[in-house]
Amino acid sequence: MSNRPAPGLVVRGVEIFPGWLDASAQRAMLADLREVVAAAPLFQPETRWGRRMSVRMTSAGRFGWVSDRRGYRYAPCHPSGVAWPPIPASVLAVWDAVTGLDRRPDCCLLNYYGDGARMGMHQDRDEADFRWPVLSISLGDQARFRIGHLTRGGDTESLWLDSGDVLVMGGSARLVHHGIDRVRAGSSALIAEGGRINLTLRVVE
Ligand SMILES: O=C(O)CCC(=O)C(=O)O
Ligand SMILES: [Fe+2]
Repeated sequence: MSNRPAPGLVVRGVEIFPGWLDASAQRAMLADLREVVAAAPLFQPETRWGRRMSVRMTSAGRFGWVSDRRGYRYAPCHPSGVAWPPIPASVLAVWDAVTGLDRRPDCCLLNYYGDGARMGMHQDRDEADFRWPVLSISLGDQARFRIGHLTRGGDTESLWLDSGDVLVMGGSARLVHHGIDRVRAGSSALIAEGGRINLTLRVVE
């Protein structure tokens, strides 16, 4: 962790790098992500309790995150049975530059937030080793990101994430509770269809 850039902002140990990607880098990454979605279409996961999540998702990498009546887990294939496509080089380059790690992520989870989609407060804890950080990239409409504590409940702090922002949950903040309250529709012109894409890069094994 020696050669790392300094975050623009740190909230409860979560490091935020505002505007890490400029407009042309965002457009190039979006084009790469369209190829990911063409190979591994977005699906709307069901929870163990039979409720549909409001986000649609897919993944790239050796593992993808899936959820269904059996529960949630990392899986080697898309629900259709096809292999997950590789993580685009443009995405890995952000991981390399911001984390400074030699180990690369096994999974790039892609969440698509359309109209009214949100994500409840949770921890990212399906990975084997919490010493590796989770890195998140936001593209498209602005989102209200809420940060809680390592334990459930308590007070929270919220901030708006803009298109091109990068965030790292690592170290003492690796298991902090977090969620997306809402997305501000029409706040970005990046994605022609509207909405927001969030990528999270994870070392799974
Ligand atoms: O959309 C975001 O910014 C957060 C996504 C998230 O927390 C997750 O996929 O685990
Ligand atoms: Fe998360």
